[in-house]
Amino acid sequence: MSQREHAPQSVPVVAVVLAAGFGTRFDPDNPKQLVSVGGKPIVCWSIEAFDSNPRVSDVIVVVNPAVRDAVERLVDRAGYPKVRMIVDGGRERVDSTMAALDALAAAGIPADAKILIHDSVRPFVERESVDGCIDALDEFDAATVALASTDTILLTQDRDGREIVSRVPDRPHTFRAQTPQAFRFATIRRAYERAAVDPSFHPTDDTRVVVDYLPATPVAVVAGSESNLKITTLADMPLAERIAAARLGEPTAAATTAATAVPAVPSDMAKEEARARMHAMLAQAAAQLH
Ligand SMILES: Nc1ccn([C@@H]2O[C@H](COP(=O)(O)OP(=O)(O)OP(=O)(O)O)[C@@H](O)[C@H]2O)c(=O)n1
Ligand SMILES: C[C@](O)(CO)[C@H](O)COP(=O)(O)O
Repeated sequence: MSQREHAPQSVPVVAVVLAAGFGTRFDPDNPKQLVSVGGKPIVCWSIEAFDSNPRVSDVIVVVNPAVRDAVERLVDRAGYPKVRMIVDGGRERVDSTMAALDALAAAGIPADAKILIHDSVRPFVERESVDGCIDALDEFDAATVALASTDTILLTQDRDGREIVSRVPDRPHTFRAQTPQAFRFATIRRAYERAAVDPSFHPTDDTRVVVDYLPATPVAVVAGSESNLKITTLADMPLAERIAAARLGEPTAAATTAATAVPAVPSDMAKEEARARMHAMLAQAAAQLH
């Protein structure tokens, strides 16, 4: 189905942009969600990915005290028409999601609203992934963007301080979680209510909350992309700049590299060649830091 053929949504489609993190692995003195990539703050790229999508009805942004004023100014200046609330998050990512869910409940959001929860530090989420989540919720109560793993994944267990491989899942069934992660409001609310009474509750994403606390609820996988990068450390910045340049259509050498290296590998490309190209690109990105 083309973008123009998407059915109109009969329920609110609410994007929750999580920007309340402390960026300790990036630079705690320089909140990464405010850092500019391609001349635009990372949080703005993420807000725009949803604000500009005609199928998304509302956007809420979750912040911490260190970034609130700056995010408010950015939102005011840009005049994003769908940003309804800027709410305070919490200590961990799940606390920030919970704060957003509480704010949505207080606002009287219907149980069947579609909620798309997104890391603000994934600024280049593809339109197809966002639409894929919205569509998946017509069939499932939960869905997550994820990227098929090109590496073999090892599941391990601790044995006397040494990680020991306990299982090697079949690679076609292994994926790297990305965001957005999408849920009917009642589903994610119920999962969080159950999780909240568990003292050992420290998941790093919202899908895990549903998988662990509502095990009978299937979570559908929606195709992600290599460019839906999570900016975690400073080492991610050169690649982020390349992706931004490609998005902005800048005909630079860097953009040309990104345009050929970042999108999904064509199926007829030899796996080894694709891997070598990716390694070369990452090495080049790392070298630029020095
Ligand atoms: N208490 C928190 C923690 C994280 N996040 C958000 O969740 C996403 C997770 O990405 P991550 O790289 O883990 O961000 P930080 O938590 O900021 O990074 P770090 O773990 O290095 O401190 C980010 O958009 C971040 O702003 C949040 O809203 N509230
Ligand atoms: C939600 C997430 O981005 C999916 O890849 C990831 O789990 C966030 O984890 P982090 O520990 O906050 O980096």
